[in-house]
Amino acid sequence: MDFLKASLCESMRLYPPVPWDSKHAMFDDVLPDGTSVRKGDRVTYFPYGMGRMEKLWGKDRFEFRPDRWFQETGSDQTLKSVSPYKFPVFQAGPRVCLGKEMAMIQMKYVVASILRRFEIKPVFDNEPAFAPLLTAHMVGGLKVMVNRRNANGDGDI
Ligand code: HEM
Repeated sequence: MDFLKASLCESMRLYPPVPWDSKHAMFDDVLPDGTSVRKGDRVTYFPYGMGRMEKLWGKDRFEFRPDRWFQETGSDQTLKSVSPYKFPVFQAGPRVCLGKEMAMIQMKYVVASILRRFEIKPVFDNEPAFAPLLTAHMVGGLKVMVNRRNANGDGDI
C-alpha cells in the first residue's frame, strides 16, 4: 500500500487534480518573500508548475519515480513526510483540503480493487495531453482497453 500511495502522490505531483488555485486579498498584505499585495489583488499558487520545479524535485523532475517518496537512507523503506508547502495538491495551511485523507483512501481502494481484477492499457501510444482547467482534464479523454485478469493476475485476452 505504501508503493501505491507513493505512485498516487507521484501522479498528482506531475498531474495535480487542482492544477492552480487563486485567493483574493481582503486587506493590504505582504507575502513572506516581501512581495506586497493590495486589497482585492488575486494571488495564484500553481501546483502544476511547482511539481515540475528542479529546485523542488531535482533534475529528474519530469520522470515518474514513486521511489522519490520513500526515505533515502539505507534500507529504510518507509514513506517520507513531505511538506504540503512543497506539494500543495491539497493546498496547505488553515484551508487545507478537509477530505485529503478520505481522498487518499478512496484512490487507493479504487486503484487496488480495479487493478487486481482488470488489466488496463492505453489504446494509443501518444502521451495524453493535459488540460489544466480549474480541475485537471485530458484533451479528448483517455481511451483504454480493459481486459479481465485470469487467476494468475495476467490479462487473459
Ligand atoms: C484527489 C482528490 C482531492 C483533491 C486534489 C483536493 C484538493 C483540494 C484543494 C486544492 C482545496 C483548496 C481549495 C481552495 O483553495 O479553496 C480543497 C479544499 C477542500 N476539500 Fe478537497 N480535494 C480532494 C478531495 C476531497 C474530498 C474527497 C473531500 C471530502 C470528502 C474534500 C473536501 C474538501 C473541503 C471541505 C475543502 C474546503 C476546505 C476549506 O476551505 O477550509 N476534498 N481540496
